[in-house]
This record gives sequence, structure tokens and C-alpha cells, in this order.
Amino acid sequence: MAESSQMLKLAGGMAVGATAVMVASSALKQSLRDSVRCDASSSFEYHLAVHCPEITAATWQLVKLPKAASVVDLRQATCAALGADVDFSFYPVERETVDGACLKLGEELKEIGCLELLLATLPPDHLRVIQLVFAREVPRPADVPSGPTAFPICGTCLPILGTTYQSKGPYPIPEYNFAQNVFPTSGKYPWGSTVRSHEGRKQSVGEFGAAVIHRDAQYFEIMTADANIVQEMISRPADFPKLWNRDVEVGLQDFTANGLFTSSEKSEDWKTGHSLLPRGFNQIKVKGFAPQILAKTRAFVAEWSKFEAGQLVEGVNEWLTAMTADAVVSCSMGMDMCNVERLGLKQPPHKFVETFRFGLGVSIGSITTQSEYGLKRFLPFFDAEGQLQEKYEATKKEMQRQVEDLVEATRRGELSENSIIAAMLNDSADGKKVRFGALYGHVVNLMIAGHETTAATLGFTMQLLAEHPEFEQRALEEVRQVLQGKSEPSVEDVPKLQFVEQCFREALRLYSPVTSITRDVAYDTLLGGHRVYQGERINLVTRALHTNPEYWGGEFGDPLSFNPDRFSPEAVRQRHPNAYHPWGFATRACIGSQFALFEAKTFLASMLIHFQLKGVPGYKMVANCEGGGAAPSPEKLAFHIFPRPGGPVWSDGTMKPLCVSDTEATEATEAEDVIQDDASDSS
Ligand code: HEM
Repeated sequence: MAESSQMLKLAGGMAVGATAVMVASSALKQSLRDSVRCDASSSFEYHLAVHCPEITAATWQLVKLPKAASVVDLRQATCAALGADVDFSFYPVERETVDGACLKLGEELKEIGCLELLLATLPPDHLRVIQLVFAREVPRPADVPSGPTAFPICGTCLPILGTTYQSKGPYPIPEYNFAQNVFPTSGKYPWGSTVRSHEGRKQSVGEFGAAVIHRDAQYFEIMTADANIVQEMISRPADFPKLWNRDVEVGLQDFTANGLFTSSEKSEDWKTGHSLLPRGFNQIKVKGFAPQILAKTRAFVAEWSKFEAGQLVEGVNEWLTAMTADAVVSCSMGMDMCNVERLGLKQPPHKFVETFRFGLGVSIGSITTQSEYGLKRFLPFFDAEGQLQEKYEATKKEMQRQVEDLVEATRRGELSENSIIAAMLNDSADGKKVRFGALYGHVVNLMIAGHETTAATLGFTMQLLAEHPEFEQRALEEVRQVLQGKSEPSVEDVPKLQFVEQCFREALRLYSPVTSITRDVAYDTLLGGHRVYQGERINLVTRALHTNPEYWGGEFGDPLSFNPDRFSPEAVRQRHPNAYHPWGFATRACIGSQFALFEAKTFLASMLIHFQLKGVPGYKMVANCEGGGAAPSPEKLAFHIFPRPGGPVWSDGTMKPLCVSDTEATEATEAEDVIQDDASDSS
């Protein structure tokens, strides 16, 4: 009997239990009739054509039953015919539609005897054939449970009050507060590990064309701390793409354009960029960047070696972002900006960084008329908004000009050929090249994604090690053992720094610079057994996932405590594979993770061996986006710096400049020359 039935897709792809509609062709019905006629002498009273849409391999089968049979007998005969031992509900196919193809299901069959009634209503040639389909009774899936409800005000609930408070609390970062309020590390989550939360305002949802967006999508986000939800999103990428379609994202694109990080995966620019750029950051390529990374680390150590022993070094974040910006631009764009050296000389950063920071600041809203003009903004005839906008437009143009200069210099062979810009100019994937107009977006995106993130995590790691001397000592011992008397790691040494990496990963767990990783619902469907609606946003709160007691408690104690042993290979093996996602996941995962790890380990090893950093007494580390940065970093980070006893720069308690070898001395002089040149350019 040929299979010609099919479950119609309902409600955006879900077949919903008893409301199933069967499509059965007239050929099928004819063959059922024929088979019954052939069997006319049978002593059986009922000939039932059965089919289970849930068993995809099952075709229509004929089941014969005596008149005295019960539903239990029917079930057994059906299981035997379909070769499946499952509990079914039975629905007689009740009637055809006008075109004769669609058959609707009748009331669920509770006893065989009620078939008599059905037989009586059927035309004579159907007398001995009853078609049955089975559908399991699936309870209608519920929506994702709501998080904490709104504060009741005079018997009403005002969503605006009822929702933003979930993100309020002791931390300056809303996601940290959300994690603490909704996914507390002590005990069971009061509303479950995935909740629907009101955003506090309407967010228009783009990119779905004429489709009808569920009203919830504009007001609610699904917040999760559940590794199984992440697992499901990874396994169904087409259902949960990353779209860049909210007001604030579209606003940001005004400056960042369609770069890899800030674009929708439906865009052609993302697709081409995605097939080309990650190649430039794979493990092998990253090793090729080792000389540049080491040069920037060396410059940093050299600058810090100029401090007096015990001196308080303030503005550590600024130092770290200078170093990481230099490293990522040097490796991906072939230009050394010498920001570390500039900082040492107390000079402003390279103009590329200044332009970038201002443009990004305005587009993410951290630079405003208030921060720019203070009280002056209230002066009559002083058009603060207009002034800021004008400055921003000029900055955008300047940024575009600088990127164009970099591209042209690369084209002329004046900058490194081993750069991402060179790869974007020369390489193609599936015959496609990066569109010329998209180069700008990719370059700016590498800056956004590639320097503050690493700098912030380095700052957290350094402070956490200063607070935990036992782990600092273990990291130092490892570095000494791996380096074997050298003062900086070679490219072969870096992978051996296992414990140093564990320290960095642990800091990244507690203080992920990307505080939420989002995906969008492509159409109404189920996630984790709950209904989610087209256009709705799923928001993985990294802080909450990374401190979920289900994955991070146990032998390591409080999930909020710093313990790099959580990342021993043994501990990692035993943990849920999706309990840790600081780099994002699936196709939208970070392309620079290997780069960041290599850079972080090189830097931390060099710092550990040269210096002992002591935290400022009474300092309480707080993550904040101070200075308008996009990634949370440790607020007002400062250290008292000492030469590491027994380390390479130790000399009677006073630090000596590190420029000891000829190469280093030459590099330092070259850097000063570059800074001088730039200074005369801009004057
Ligand atoms: C500690 C350092 C870093 C962290 C924690 C980090 C984290 C992340 C995360 C979570 C995402 C995914 C965001 C999302 O799904 O919405 C991402 C994407 C990305 N990262 Fe990183 N990142 C780091 C360093 C870097 C570096 C050094 C580079 C470049 C050299 C880089 C380049 C990118 C790019 C281009 C994307 C976008 C990928 C895409 O969407 O196709 N990141 N990063």
C-alpha cells in the first residue's frame, strides 16, 4: 500500500496532537477498498485502515478486528501492524473535503462499538472500511513562564515598573543584576531557568518582511541561564538566527556598518565575511601573529619597568586597551599604532583610536550632549544636539577616510601582506570576494570586537590573581617552569601555559565582556518545550549561565568564587558542554577566541615573571563600562607594582627599564620615531 499521507504543518512547523489533518489521496482510498473486497469472506467485522503520522516510516496498514474487540485489542493489533510499541489515541477519518483529498478527524475513539454509528453514516461501499489515524494526545505547549511580575500599583500592574526593576541592583551592569535577581546562585531559581521578561519599552523588530510579528516580540525577551536551551539553539540554527534588527542595533550600524559582529546573518556581507575572515584567525594563523603580539607585550613590560618599585599604577584599563588595540590592529591591519608607547610618553592615543572611540561612543549613547558639553548645553543659542551631530558626522567621514588609507596602503604593499585587510582584498570564497564597501564595516568591527574584550578580561584576571596569592603562585610556577629561565614565552611555550589559561578562562566566566548573546526566533515554534514567537529574542545572559549553580556549584563551592581549577581538563569533561559560552556559539561564535587566548597567555606570562602586582588595600572590584567602553571592565583598576623577586628586572628594589637587548632598544627607538612623525602629521 503506497504511503501518500502527510502531516500538514501547523502553527509554524509544529504538528499539534489531536488537531492533525491528514491528506490521503484517492489512490490510497481505492487501494483500501480493494483490499477489503479481496478479503470479503473474512470472519472479521471491522477492517480498519490505520496510520500513525508520528511514525514517519509507517504506511497505512489494514487491521482486522472481530466485532467484540475492544480499544485495547485495537491498540495491540495496531502496534503489531505498525511495528511500534506506543500508546496511541484513535481518531476515525470522518469526512472528505470538497476536493476529496483532505480528510478530517472525528471524535477520539473510546470503544470499538461506537464505530457502528460511524458505519451507519457512511455510503455503502465504505461499509467495511474505517480509516483511522492515530495521534498522541500532546498537551498544548505553554508559553515560556514569565519572570517576576510587575509591582502592583493600586491593583494594577504597570509593565514599565514591573520589568526594569529586574535589572536594577548593586551592579552597574544590568545583566549582572538580572542574573542576581532572577537566576540567584543560592538555591533554586524561583521562576525557572528560562523566563519571559518585559523589556520595559517597545522595540521594533525588523527583518521579517510582511510577516506578522507576535505582539510579545516587541515587548518581551526570553532570558535564559539554561545550557540545554543553548544546546537546542545550536542544533536548530535556521530556527534561531542572529539578526541585527532592533532600533539600537540599527542605530549602531550607522557607525559600524555591516561588519561581521554587528550584522544579521541574513545579509550578504555577513555571509561573505564569515566565509573569509575566520580563516585569518585560525590557530595556525594566530601563531604567525606571535611576533607582533610579543612585540606589544614587550613594549608594555618595558613601559611598566620604568615605574618605581611600590609605585601606584592607575588607569590600568587604559594601559590594557592600548596594548590590545595595538595588537589587534597590528595583526589584522598591519599598522603599529604605538598606543602603549604613547601612553608611556603621556601622549594622546593614535588618531585611529580617538576617532573610533568618539564615533562608537555617540552611536551607543555613552557620549551625549551632557558628557560633551556639560552645563554649556543649556546656553541659549548653543545648539548642543546639532553640534554633537555635526561632530559625529565629521568623525564618521574621518573614520572612513582612515580605513580607506589603510586599504590603499595595503594595496600598494606598504603595510603587511599578512593582514586581514590583505586577505579581504585578495581572497575569495565560493568565487565571492568581500564587497569593497563592506571592508570599512569589517575593519571597524574587528576593533569593536577585538580589543576591549581582551583588555577587560586581562584586567579582571590580574586583579583576581592579586586577590588570590595561592593561584598567582601556581601560575607563576608554571610560567617559570615553561619558560626555563627566559623572560618571555616563545610561540611554542604559549600552548603549554595550561594553568595561566585556566585563570584567564575563570575570569572570563565571572566577568564575560559580552554580557548577553542573542538569537531571534525565525517563526512560531517550540524551544525547550515552550512556545516562542516569530521575531522574539532569546537572550543568553552569560553571567547567569556562568554562575548557574547546576553547573558551577558542587565541589568548587560558591559559583561566584574565583577558582581556576574549575577549568582543569577533568572538571571541564564532567561539566555540561554548553555551560560556558563567553565566545558565543555556533556560526556566530567569536572568530578571535584563539587570538585572544594566545595574546592573553603571552601577556600574563610576561607580566607574572616580571612583576608582582598588589591590589590597592580596600579596593572592591566592580565591573563597569567606565569611560564609555562597550565591555564591562574593572572600575578604577590600579596596582602597586613591584619587581618580581627573582625575576628578570629585579634590581635592588628599583625597576630598571627593560630595553636590554639590541632588538628591543631598536624597537623602542622606532616606536618613538613613529609617534614623532604622527605628531608632526597632525600638527
Ligand atoms: C576575551 C576576548 C573576547 C571575547 C570574550 C569575545 C566574545 C565574543 C562573543 C561572545 C561573540 C559573539 C557575539 C554574539 O553572538 O552576539 C564574538 C563575536 C565576534 N568576535 Fe569576539 N571576543 C573576544 C575577542 C575577539 C578578538 C580578539 C577578535 C578579533 C581579532 C574578535 C572578533 C570577533 C568577531 C569578528 C565576532 C563576530 C563573529 C560573527 O558574528 O560572525 N573577538 N566575540
